[in-house]
Amino acid sequence: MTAMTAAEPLVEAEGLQTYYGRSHVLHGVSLTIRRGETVCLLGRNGMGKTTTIKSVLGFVPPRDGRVRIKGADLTGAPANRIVRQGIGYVPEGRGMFPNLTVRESLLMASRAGTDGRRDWTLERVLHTFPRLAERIDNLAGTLSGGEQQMVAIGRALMTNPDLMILDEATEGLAPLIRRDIWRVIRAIKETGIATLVVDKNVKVLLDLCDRSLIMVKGVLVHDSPSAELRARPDILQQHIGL
Ligand SMILES: Nc1ncnc2c1ncn2[C@@H]1O[C@H](COP(=O)(O)OP(=O)(O)OP(=O)(O)O)[C@@H](O)[C@H]1O
Repeated sequence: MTAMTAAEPLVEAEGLQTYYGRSHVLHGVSLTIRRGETVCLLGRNGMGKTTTIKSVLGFVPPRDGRVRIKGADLTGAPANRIVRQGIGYVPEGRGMFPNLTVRESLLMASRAGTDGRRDWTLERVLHTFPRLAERIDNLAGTLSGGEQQMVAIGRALMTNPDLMILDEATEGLAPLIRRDIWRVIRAIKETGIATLVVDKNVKVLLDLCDRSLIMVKGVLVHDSPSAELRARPDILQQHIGL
């Protein structure tokens, strides 16, 4: 067994069946994310990537299946309880409070990690995102899209997570800002925080992530080390259209 496969599972989802009303969206999704691992979830629009994240976190509870976080069965638990097990969630659309300043947005998220760690302080987040230091007293609602994304990532880091989940963190951003976001995600990876990333920039993800999953119509059809998927343009073409 390699060191990677021996690492503690942070998230174990098994057989998730998720619906929006009568619409059946996830058809038995199972996935594991281990400590320190960087995993990307690929797939065309509307395949169920966001729903997978929301089901794991309890925002859209699965109708069937199990969710374990660090070995504890939290199936059906409210989202705030699941996220408090060491998960920093950066949702699609960023979820800003427009009337809070950057400082307030970051400080209100501050808490120790599940093991008591307080590695990520306001100072460290501002050091990571110098642009935010310049905007510290501005209202979040007045920031550019890229700056808001930085606040969203910074806020998640302030919770001292073991796992960051980033849903479309670079969507709609200018190339330079995008590059900055990728730089930070790489830096996060290097600190040993596990990451689950959903993004349209497949090439960047395949370089960045240890493992790649592909989702097609609510089913995970591929799960391999990213290096293996990089060598399979046929699979990328078939499922993602690259
Ligand atoms: N709140 C909702 N109510 C009803 N249907 C929904 C809802 N959210 C998503 N869906 C449907 O569920 C399916 C999966 O959507 P989901 O957002 O999980 O896909 P995705 O892979 O994340 O795609 P995208 O990249 O476009 O966000 C889609 O058919 C979508 O239309």
